Amino acid sequence: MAVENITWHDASVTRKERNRKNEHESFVLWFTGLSGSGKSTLANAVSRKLFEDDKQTYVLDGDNIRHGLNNDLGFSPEDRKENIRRIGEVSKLFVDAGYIVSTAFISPYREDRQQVRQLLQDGEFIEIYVECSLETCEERDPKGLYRKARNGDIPSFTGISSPYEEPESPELVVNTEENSIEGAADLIVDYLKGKELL
Ligand SMILES: Nc1ncnc2c1ncn2[C@@H]1O[C@H](COP(=O)(O)OS(=O)(=O)O)[C@@H](OP(=O)(O)O)[C@H]1O
Ligand SMILES: Nc1ncnc2c1ncn2[C@@H]1O[C@H](COP(=O)(O)OP(=O)(O)O)[C@@H](O)[C@H]1O
Repeated sequence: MAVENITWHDASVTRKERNRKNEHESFVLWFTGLSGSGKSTLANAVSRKLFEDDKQTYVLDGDNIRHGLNNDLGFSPEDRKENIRRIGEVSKLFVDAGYIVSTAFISPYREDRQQVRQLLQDGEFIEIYVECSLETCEERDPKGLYRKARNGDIPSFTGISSPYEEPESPELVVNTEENSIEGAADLIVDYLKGKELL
């Protein structure tokens, strides 16, 4: 959509100044994976660790955002695309505000994730594939949604009747069948330390 008659205003406090004050970089940890794979659990576990280490941190979670900002969107491919586009824009604002933002959205389409990556600067988009077999996700079924989907009560359910496109070259893959919650969160924090982002 064309942006006409709108002028960009530079902020009086820059991101660089915020980063310097916070004593850390700001970036996005983009958790992607099937429902029940552990995105939300891990995003929150990592955020807690970062918070306790005095970092500015915030979690954007699929279910919560769909209650508010994106409560006009469903689960068609077009709506999921718009969901991810908006979350990408919100994430970018958080990065500008100096935060390490963790997002927990299925974000099933590669193209949509790629668009968010392109929205951000190099190195600011850290894609974390929360790997977990459909079988295990279905066993966990923390919200009873797989059962409903199998019964035909939820159309276009990811992994059952709607696709999930695995990341081809994510920054990090964390398997939640092979790692405990704590172990997986540690892997992520270690990765960030290794990249000197913390
Ligand atoms: N049809 C269908 N498919 C997948 N998921 C569904 C569906 N209907 C409702 N839910 C619930 O919505 C959560 C996924 O929302 P997201 O915003 O992450 O989805 S997406 O990225 O736009 O695909 C998802 O949350 P998580 O389990 O945390 O992934 C489900 O609880
Ligand atoms: N290693 C693990 N990592 C993350 N979650 C795990 C793990 N093992 C078991 N779980 C459980 O699996 C469920 C994952 O749910 P959730 O974090 O809401 O997933 P998602 O956000 O991907 O839908 C939670 O009930 C969590 O306690």
